[in-house]
Amino acid sequence: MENKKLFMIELSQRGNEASTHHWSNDQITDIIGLPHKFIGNFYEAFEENHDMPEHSDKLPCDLYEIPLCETTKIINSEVLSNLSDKMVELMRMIQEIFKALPPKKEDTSDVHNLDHENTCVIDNHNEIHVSTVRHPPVTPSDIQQVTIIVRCLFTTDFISPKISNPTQWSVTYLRFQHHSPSSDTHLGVFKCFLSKDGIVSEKKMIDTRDINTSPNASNHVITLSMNQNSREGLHTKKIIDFAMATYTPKNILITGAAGFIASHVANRLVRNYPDYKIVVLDKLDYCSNLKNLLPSQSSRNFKFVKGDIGSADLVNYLLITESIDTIMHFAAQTHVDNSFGNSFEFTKNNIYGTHVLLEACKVTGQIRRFIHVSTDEVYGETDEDAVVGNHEASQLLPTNPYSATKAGAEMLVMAYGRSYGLPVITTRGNNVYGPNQFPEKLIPKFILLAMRGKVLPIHGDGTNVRSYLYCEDVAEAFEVILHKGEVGHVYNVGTKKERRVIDVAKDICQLFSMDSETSIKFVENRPFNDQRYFLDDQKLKNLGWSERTVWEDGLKKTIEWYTQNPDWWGDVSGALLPHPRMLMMPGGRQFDSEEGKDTSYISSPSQTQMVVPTSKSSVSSQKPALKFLIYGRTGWIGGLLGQLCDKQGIPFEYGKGRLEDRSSLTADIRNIKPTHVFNAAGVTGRPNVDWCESHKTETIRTNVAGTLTLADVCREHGLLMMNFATGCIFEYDVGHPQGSGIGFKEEDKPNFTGSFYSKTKAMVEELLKEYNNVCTLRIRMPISSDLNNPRNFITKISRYSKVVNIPNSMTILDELLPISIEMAKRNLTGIWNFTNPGVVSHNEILEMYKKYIDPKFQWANFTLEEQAKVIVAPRSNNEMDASKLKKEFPELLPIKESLIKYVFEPNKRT
Ligand SMILES: O=c1ccn([C@@H]2O[C@H](COP(=O)(O)OP(=O)(O)O[C@H]3O[C@H](CO)[C@@H](O)[C@H](O)[C@H]3O)[C@@H](O)[C@H]2O)c(=O)[nH]1
Repeated sequence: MENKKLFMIELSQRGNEASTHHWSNDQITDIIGLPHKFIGNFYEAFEENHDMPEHSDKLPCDLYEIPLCETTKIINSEVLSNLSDKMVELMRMIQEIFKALPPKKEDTSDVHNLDHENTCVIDNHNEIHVSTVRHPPVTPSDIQQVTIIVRCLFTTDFISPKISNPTQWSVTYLRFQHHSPSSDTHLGVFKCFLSKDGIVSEKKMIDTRDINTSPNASNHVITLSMNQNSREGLHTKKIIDFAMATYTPKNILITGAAGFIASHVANRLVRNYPDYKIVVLDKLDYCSNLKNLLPSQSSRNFKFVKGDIGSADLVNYLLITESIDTIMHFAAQTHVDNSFGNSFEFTKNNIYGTHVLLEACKVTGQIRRFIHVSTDEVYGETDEDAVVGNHEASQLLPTNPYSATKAGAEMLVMAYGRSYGLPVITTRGNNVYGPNQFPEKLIPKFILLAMRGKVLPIHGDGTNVRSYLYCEDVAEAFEVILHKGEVGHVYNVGTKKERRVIDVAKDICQLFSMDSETSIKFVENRPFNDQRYFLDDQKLKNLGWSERTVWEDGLKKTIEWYTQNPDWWGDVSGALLPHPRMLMMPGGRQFDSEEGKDTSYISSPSQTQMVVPTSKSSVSSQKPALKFLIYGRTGWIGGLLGQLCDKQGIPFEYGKGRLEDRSSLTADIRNIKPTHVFNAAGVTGRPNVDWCESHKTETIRTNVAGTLTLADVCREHGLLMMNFATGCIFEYDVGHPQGSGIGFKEEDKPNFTGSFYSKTKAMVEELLKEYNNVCTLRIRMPISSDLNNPRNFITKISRYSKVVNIPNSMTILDELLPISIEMAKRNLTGIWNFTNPGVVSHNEILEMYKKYIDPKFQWANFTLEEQAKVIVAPRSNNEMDASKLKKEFPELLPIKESLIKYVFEPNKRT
């Protein structure tokens, strides 16, 4: 029990008698959950207010249908003596706030129930006495704090209490009434439903936005009342009127702060506001760098936490332990080029990550500002001839996967503002440049390329227009929005000064004394490239912000910084490619002059050579997003892959080169310009792997030297290689006994080297681990619906005169090959057990064969020892753990179900 046996208000169904009941220690039930529980004597502060039901039509109708409970008090000095320091501190804080409320105003006649003194006393026993607060004169900006106080008193204390005896607990509603001189406006209802297991299942925060935007925002009071169902019937009790105070951030959580923009914001706030605690959360993704936060590192008001916004536990923990009252949410996948590849990463980070943060705000109920950082890209492209910029109320029409996820995140933010009254502000910014930016973005990329004397690759014809703001100006904009931004509002952070990409390139060439004619190359455009973003920037200017840094100065400062810090980002060769991919960063190939002639470049800027249009009007001629290069045309899997691509409309070509001939592979890549390479080539031996025992050098040449060469060439070209490998590198052992259900995992060390084939496959797999551009798919005993194919495991065993009978993991190609394509689209890398979950034995398969295909079919079994006499090399038998694949593709069928669905049902003979 120790520190956990504390809580605040009892809700019981025992009627008025409960009001005088003092709980004993035994009755203080064990509460596990958030650390802060509040004890207070609210009952004595209650005031009967029978006028309230007249507003009942504004309340949800179910309010009156569910039995409500009595509210009472808990004052128990024994319990109080067990209060944690934090609790006492909280109570003192509340007392301070009450004391600080402004004095009674002379003319209060038009405001209800405001004749009580403003008191909140903690007595010698640490008991709290709260009296109704009389209404003070207030200003609109004062309102927020009271909301928080209310949450402090009521909602946070209702979060997840786990109560050991839940049967006494029921449902209650805490209702907020917003009084203004002219009207009573219903603000929000806390519906606290204590379920059987004692968990609060639902609650609703006040919609502070409504208060803020109210035309008569002065002289407002928030009334917290509670609907009660006592023996006398339903009535509403007013608990307290709250007055309002000004919002000042105290403990700010900045997400993504090791990234570019947020690092400037964090460093600025740490420097300018020593009284604010700045907690930064960053997962240190490829484009962030702790060095970006060096200026803050030794400051007392700064704290860095490495972690992912997608982790609800971490976020909840941080909000609570750091008493966060403000969130500035910058963390996101931001690079448009990447989003044309693995857009699921964008959905995961930008939408799901934001959702986790919002939910944490809802649950902890303590956030007074949630500043959500979005982008001008959510508006979609602006017409070239538009003279009026996108206003904050403009429609959102994102055009690329990145901006679509940002728009999606915005919708969630808006919804949490509306549904739960989370005080949200959204910003939509133009392009930003300056020190600390990862060089995948135009300006730092071109600076680094220029520093290395390389060509500057321009997407399309370079007429795309962007508006660039210097990072310090943007940091200042966030400082202004933090302090002056209005809750519920959106702010464009923009400049009217626009620049074509080609002009940016020319300016950089000029500052590096480079000849732009020879230093600029035109390359294929993005699948879609917004022509222009044009913002109406007036609203933020009205808050007093304006751009300070002119382009010429900003660019010079930026070049100076990159020149002085050439190695800030380490090996960024992958990012300097014309169209970088996330998987190539950091690291990747060197972009040298030889590769500068890469086929993705277009040698002259003539419009006719542009593959991709630069405006809305010519969408139809866009470059396909995918193109596969497949090795293994004559093989079974290579052939099936080609058929699948045809079916799915994915452009592909088979490689002409031989795996062990590097230059032929490079030529293939130059000619075909693939987005992904599939390796389904290799020798498996004819009629079976025994062939490899007598053809060892041929096996090494293709399976080892060839596969490694292809991986290396792909890496050099920034390409993902989907490599079909084998799971026949394991055999059952003591840690993974047959029938145990314990399968070999991706990270397990191969333990089967019985055949030369398997031995070399295990070696290659080990070496391929060094290549971060390779996705290894461990196939086992492949099966397809084509029962005539001699490579098909079913065909094989149905033709053998005798078969062993051992359960094994297997791969149903009809189900899994489409998954391999999806994995390529998702740019997945690393090792994957590429089998259906579970095992199936030879006999089980042959039973199915008999049932579905040939009722007369018969077979004979023999033992492994007997089998050994008719084969040259031993075979591997094992169970693979397919849970990693199943997690990525939850619809993946267990082996037996997959066999029936994909193989036997379609071949069923009636
Ligand atoms: O090697 C390159 C890289 C980029 N570009 C072009 O340069 C322009 C700017 O590209 P980039 O620097 O990648 O920025 P945007 O795609 O405009 O997106 C940036 O600016 C947005 C605000 O407009 C933010 O939301 C994004 O997160 C941020 O990446 C685009 O037309 C690109 O096609 C090239 O021509 N060559």
